[in-house]
Amino acid sequence: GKESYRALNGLYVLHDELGSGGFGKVKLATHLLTGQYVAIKIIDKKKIGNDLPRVKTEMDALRTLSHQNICQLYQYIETTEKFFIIMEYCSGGEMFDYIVRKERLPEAEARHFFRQLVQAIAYVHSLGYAHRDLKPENLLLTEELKLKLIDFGLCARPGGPGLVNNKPLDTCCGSPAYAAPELILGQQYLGNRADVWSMGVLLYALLCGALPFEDDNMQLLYRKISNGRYYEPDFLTNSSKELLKRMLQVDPERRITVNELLRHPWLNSTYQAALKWQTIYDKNLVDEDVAREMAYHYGTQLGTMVGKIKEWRFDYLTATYHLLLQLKARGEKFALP
Ligand SMILES: CN(C)C[C@H]1CC[C@H](N2C(=O)N(C)Cc3cnc4ccc(-c5cc(Cl)c(O)c(Cl)c5)nc4c32)CC1
Repeated sequence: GKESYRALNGLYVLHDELGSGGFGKVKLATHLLTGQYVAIKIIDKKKIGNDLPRVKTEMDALRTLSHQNICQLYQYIETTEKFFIIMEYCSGGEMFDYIVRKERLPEAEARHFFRQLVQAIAYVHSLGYAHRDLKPENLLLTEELKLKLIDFGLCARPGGPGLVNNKPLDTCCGSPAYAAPELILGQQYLGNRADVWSMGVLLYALLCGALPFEDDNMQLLYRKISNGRYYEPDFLTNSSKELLKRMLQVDPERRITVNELLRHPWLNSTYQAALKWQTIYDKNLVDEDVAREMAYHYGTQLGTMVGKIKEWRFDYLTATYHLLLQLKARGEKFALP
């Protein structure tokens, strides 16, 4: 109810709901100090019950992962009844809707998005995580059509059981259509390899506007996935077909790895710059213009403010810093009242 949103008073104003899921709901909101939109994922502790570990998993991942193609965590607030996860708002909506609207994407446009997904996943894997629930609904777009990866509720933590895991269905409870054969067969699997398979399904969806493996009957769907045979429309170029074949390898040992993917000619053909998969954000580097504006507003020395920002406490100060940095990156003036 309204009373438990007291934790947001004076900090954020809530607007309409963006969507919901088993976890709770995501609402559009305004960060009052900067006037910028944010997305707030509101989780009711009573309603998620034994799914609490999944929330903690996502929180840990979001706190650690900071990358130009991952939805940025700004702040989180925990009250006795709820979690409020304040994140970057992606006004371009879901990649899924974008593909449906355009039916399928020309190779060059598919490449534009797929490169960003590979960058995000190469970064996630470099920190020992695996996403494990890659699908178009978990890829959002900004107004500049930049891709942002979301929903780390099923991700595998570094060194945790998730990286080599023989838990069958429950961890891929999302949508089996994107799940790797070894995952749905409940075998031992490597999260990284399973992510590559899901990216192959995603690339097929971008290029073909359909899924490679589809059947209303779950058993027949599993049969198709574990056979790994799919229809190749003739509008696919040979290089697209070759890449899809390397990604949709049923045997995870024969499947292309993310590192090979980063160098694959299909990804780099029309681009001079090699894929910059590392994060552009450096936790030890605080933007001085932004810190100066904040120091002025809060009435502190610049050095003091830089020190406070570097604590990365994911409080209102962290949220303000990220939002001002975003305004600066967009070339907009960023003045605090
Ligand atoms: C289908 N899912 C299980 C939930 C759905 C909820 C709405 C959300 N959304 C949308 O569906 N728009 C259409 C707008 C939109 C805009 N900005 C967003 C920013 C962040 C997130 C977000 C949501 C969740 Cl559940 C996360 O875990 C993370 Cl890390 C991030 N969702 C956003 C979002 C997409 C996902």
